[in-house]
Amino acid sequence: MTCRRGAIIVLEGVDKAGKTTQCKKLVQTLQDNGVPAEMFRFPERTTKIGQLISSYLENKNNLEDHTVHLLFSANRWELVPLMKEKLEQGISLVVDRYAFSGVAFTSAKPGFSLDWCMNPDVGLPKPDLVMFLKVNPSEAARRGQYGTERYETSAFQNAVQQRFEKLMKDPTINWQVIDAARNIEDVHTDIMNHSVNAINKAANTPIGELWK
Ligand SMILES: Nc1ncnc2c1ncn2[C@@H]1O[C@H](COP(=O)(O)OP(=O)(O)OP(=O)(O)O)[C@@H](O)[C@H]1O
Ligand SMILES: Cc1cn([C@H]2C[C@H](O)[C@@H](COP(=O)(O)O)O2)c(=O)[nH]c1=O
Repeated sequence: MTCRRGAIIVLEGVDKAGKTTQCKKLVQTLQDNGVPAEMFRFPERTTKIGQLISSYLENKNNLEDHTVHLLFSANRWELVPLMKEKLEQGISLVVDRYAFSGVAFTSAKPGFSLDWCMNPDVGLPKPDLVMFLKVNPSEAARRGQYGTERYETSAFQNAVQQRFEKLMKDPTINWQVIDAARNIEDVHTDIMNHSVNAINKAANTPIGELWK
């Protein structure tokens, strides 16, 4: 008997691109259509590591830049056993940020190369689809709650967007660029179409390893 595995679908983008809104809608629509799906998000702020990261992002504590990068990566690794368990049960994972955010945000800081930033995440479960929600950082800045956390300044978000552009040149990743400046429903339709294709393709293939 062959068992269909779930797919890993990642949404990426600068802060306030609409990732969480779209992840929730995608999970709901997939479930409404009988497709088993669950949402994961990184950072996962409920674990001990996630709580350290969360207070850093809220400017309640300071962490050395290399250290916090490794903590973000450790926060992904600690969720891997659960992710694999769900995938093997045939549940597709809709993931709000992943290692690409890790690399884009840290490498936007002075003195960090893309290579150094990628290393700790090498070997993570490889996404079957990564959608980059493209919106001008200055437009995203006009959206709700912007400016409350550490990285939410326009200069930094512009640098992050440039790092994402570099990451998207990697042909080993199934990147799809989504025009996220449109209304929520139009963005959702686009994301849903890409996701259904990825879920069908992933079903009978083994889970890959990221950047290996
Ligand atoms: N397509 C859209 N057009 C206009 N506003 C939107 C759109 N999508 C989401 N928003 C609004 O923008 C704000 C940020 O949305 P959301 O939290 O989904 O973004 P995010 O990318 O997950 O943010 P963060 O980077 O903080 O995780 C919310 O107020 C949401 O309602
Ligand atoms: C996964 C990850 C995230 N970041 C940054 C990106 C954002 O500024 C915050 C997370 O905010 P959210 O509202 O919870 O999405 O953290 C990072 O620097 N490194 C990472 O690996």
